[in-house]
Amino acid sequence: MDYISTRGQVGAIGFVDAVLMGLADDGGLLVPQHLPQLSSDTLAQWQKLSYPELALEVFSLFIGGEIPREDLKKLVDDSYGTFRHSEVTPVRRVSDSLHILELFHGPTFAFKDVALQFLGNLYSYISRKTNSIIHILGATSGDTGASAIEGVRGKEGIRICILHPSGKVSKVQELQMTTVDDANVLNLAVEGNFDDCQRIIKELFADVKFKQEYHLRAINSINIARILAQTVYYFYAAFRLAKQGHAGPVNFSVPTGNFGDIFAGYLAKRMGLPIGKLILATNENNILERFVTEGVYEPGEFHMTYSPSMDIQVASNFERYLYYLYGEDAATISAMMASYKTEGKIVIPAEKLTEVQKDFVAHGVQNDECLATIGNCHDEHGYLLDPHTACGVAAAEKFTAQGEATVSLSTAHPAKFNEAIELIGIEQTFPPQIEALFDKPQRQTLVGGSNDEVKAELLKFF
Ligand SMILES: N[C@@H](CCOP(=O)(O)O)C(=O)O
Repeated sequence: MDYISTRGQVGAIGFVDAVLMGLADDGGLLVPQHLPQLSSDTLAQWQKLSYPELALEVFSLFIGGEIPREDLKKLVDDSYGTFRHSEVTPVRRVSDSLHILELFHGPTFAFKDVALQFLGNLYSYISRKTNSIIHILGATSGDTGASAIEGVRGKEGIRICILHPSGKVSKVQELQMTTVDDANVLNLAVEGNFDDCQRIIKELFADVKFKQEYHLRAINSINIARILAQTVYYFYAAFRLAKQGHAGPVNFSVPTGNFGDIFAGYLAKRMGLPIGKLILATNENNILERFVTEGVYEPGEFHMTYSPSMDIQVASNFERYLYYLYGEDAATISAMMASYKTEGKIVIPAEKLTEVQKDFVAHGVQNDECLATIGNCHDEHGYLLDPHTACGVAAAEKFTAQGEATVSLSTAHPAKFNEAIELIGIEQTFPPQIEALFDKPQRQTLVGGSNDEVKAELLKFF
């Protein structure tokens, strides 16, 4: 399997090179040259597989023979062996109409672990095999950072620097990142918001000379390995529902800020998984909702919400979706992204919007609706949602028609977001791993929002 850029200026490269390149060198994003098409026989066989077995099959399609199957199997087993639940990503039937795909059973209690346990091990494997240095640079609105750090902390040949928006992540998210004392970890707290952090790292990656000289690698969902790993749980969840007797397509409701998680579902659908609607759930930072409903992609005013991981205006995977929407036409995408840079917005024509709406519906959940959904679900079913998952459940309630089945992705454990939970008077018991964080010293460096300041810190660290 080869990978190409959405902007057409990167020749076909293999999986390992695509992982190492992260952001495509022409400023676009890497995508598989061809998407595997799965037959109904293959899907039926995959239904019998455990999560790691299924992940091995999906990864094999995208990696080909580049990593020997035995090595890949070990990478997968090591990655999912760290999860606290034997099913890795179980589907919980909370009520007749509410199915929750619990993605928070990994080491940092967020869905990011599903891909980042694997990517951390993969980087370590590549570093050993090729004797190369891996310098990871990432941006987080809270969950990716902790998860990426956990995936590589203490690993030989790897250093990791994570930028987070100072004071704009939850207390537990901050502690998960900044209490790690391994010498290969650097946390930069940026004065600004997540979009500033993401812009800085994207600009540093776009400086190809700097990226190559300092071996900069990506762990955000601009890295195609992240997306591919996240497609697996869509298959797994749809198979669980089929086993429970649900015939026909399944809808997925996906809380998303960067369009990575929902794009993974879109790929699964294009590969042949019978998915009905992809329900895009977001918060008051509703650029993606406005795109799905009006066909206009234009960053708006930034809001701090109870779901801080989705406090994002510029969605880094959106370009990958546009690439498929425009028939994999790299020249068109290149021109669109150039015009977005000068105009600050993208407007698609009516026929394209109709195409978007065949696959997606969207709901931007306001803060009070988010809290009300958590409260209602707790009162009615005794199940505690985190605020991001609550946005997904609120959107699922809005769009699931009679007789349809919707799986809501639960992206994080509620203990990570107690600031919101305690507002509705619910007292939760923290898992011991989270409770223990409050006693540990923190380590982080405060920086302003300029590329030069970040670069200076990187040069000291790498
Ligand atoms: N919500 C994310 C933001 C980064 O997204 P990613 O999927 O591109 O890593 C976070 O929690 O950091």
